[in-house]
Amino acid sequence: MIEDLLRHAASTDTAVWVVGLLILAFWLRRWQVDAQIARLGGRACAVQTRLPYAIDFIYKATVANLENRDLEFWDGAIMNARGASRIANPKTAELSSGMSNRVIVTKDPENIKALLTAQFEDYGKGESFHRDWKEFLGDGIFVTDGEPWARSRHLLRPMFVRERIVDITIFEKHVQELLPLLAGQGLTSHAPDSSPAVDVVPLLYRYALDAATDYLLGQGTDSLVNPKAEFAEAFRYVQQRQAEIFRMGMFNGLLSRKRFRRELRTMDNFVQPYIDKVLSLSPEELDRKLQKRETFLDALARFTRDPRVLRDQMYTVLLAGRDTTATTLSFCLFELSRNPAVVAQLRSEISSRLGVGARATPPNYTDLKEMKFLTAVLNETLRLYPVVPFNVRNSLRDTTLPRGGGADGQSPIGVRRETRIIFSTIFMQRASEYYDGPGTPKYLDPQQWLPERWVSGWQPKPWHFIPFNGGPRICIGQQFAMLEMGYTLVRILQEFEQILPRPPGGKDKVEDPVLRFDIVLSPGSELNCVFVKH
Ligand code: HEM
Repeated sequence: MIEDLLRHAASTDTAVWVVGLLILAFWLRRWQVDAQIARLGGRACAVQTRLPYAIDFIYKATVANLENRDLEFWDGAIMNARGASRIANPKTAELSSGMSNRVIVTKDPENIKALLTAQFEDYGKGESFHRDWKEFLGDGIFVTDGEPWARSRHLLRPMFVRERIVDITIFEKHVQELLPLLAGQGLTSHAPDSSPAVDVVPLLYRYALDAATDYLLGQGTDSLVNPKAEFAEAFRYVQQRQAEIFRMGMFNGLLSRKRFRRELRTMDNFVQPYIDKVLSLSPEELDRKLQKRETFLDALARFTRDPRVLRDQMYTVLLAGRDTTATTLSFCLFELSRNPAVVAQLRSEISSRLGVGARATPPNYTDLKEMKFLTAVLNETLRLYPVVPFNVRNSLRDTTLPRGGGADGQSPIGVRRETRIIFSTIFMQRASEYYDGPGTPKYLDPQQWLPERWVSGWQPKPWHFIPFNGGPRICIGQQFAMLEMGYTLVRILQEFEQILPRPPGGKDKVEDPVLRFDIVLSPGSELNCVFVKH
């Protein structure tokens, strides 16, 4: 009996000691981390959480994402952080969880500029990002840092030089398939005396996929003609699952990869024969082919004969180039439908240079470069709806960010290695403080889509408009994207005189588009338009 009591007392003592030591170790580690950060710089305002590991914050962020309230949520996180009320216009906050995890959120152009240029070597995608994306994109440009990234950039740069992108006739075939679908071909459920409304989003996604695969392989997926195309469906699923894997962070091992891998095999089976074919050509045969008509794959095969590298880089370019242009064009057409005066002005620019209707000629590279109002319309869309509204970097070593620390939020922030930084272009590009205010002669509401701001003397300050990012890692396909989107818009407006907005299903009036935040920004609601010919 006494022995039992003694044993019990001893085991209770041990348990108390173990718990006590664990708590001590936790606080010592916390203290060590705090000291490391203090040595490097200050701290930003702290986002308030109640539960360990910021579980409550992660839960609320996930719900906000599912309800498409990301903008409101992240803005609130910064504005309501502890200490933010003391700062004139808080732009940066931080979230600590566990012993040492820390995430910094910023919309400050000074910090974004440092991340992307001045301190480029200190920040990258990070090892965990590479690990999460490896099955899909391998060691492609999008997911690597340092030397492997530089090698990819060097390999891909020649694919996007002027001489290679100047021939834009590749888009014409796909535009010709798109135009009748915009006019409502194949739709039966509309009143016979009115033009049918079409949701432009799925059509532009299919258009951009067909154009991208044609450009890459010389063979489009033809998903405009056949919406159930196997590759298109596999690519859709792989992207969706990849976004989920990314969002789940350290818990992503819980997600099944079975279908993900099956669909990846479907994609590989589609692409592999093209890779085999190009690799079967001798360098001389390849050169002869390049003199006739070359695809992206042909050109890339001149620089590498490694089938895995060819596959990884092609998937990367497909991922980087497809949804981005499809999304931008979708928002752009929808905004045009709500702004008939802009349609008239753009059509007038197109008409005087290239004609409209039956006598229209397709634009060439120089036309697209020189059409100022067309560029204004695209820039305004990228300003209000930047395709990568939130982006992520990880610190690759102990370093700093220039602003957001200290009581006034103006001092540098200390950043330990492996700290995640979320930076937002959408907040920055929409912030009223960077525009002429109400009451001034040049006032144009920054929350509204108004392309005339770009042709009325307004210029964004450096680093205040960066839809393609900036610095060494700036979008390598920027020029190509602007040409593709410009060509598509011109051809659509040569065909149709008017675009009219229609409410999404279940609504009785046209509203602002719902913004869906996944890997890239996309419309979270139907964008219905009626395309009217002359
Ligand atoms: C509206 C169209 C587009 C937008 C707004 C856009 C935007 C961006 C942004 C913001 C990045 C930086 C991502 C990061 O570093 O985290 C990026 C990278 C990239 N983009 Fe684009 N992009 C567009 C179209 C395209 C097209 C059409 C292509 C190719 C055909 C392309 C190829 C790439 C590649 C390969 C990268 C990785 C560059 C690197 O890491 O060095 N993009 N893009």
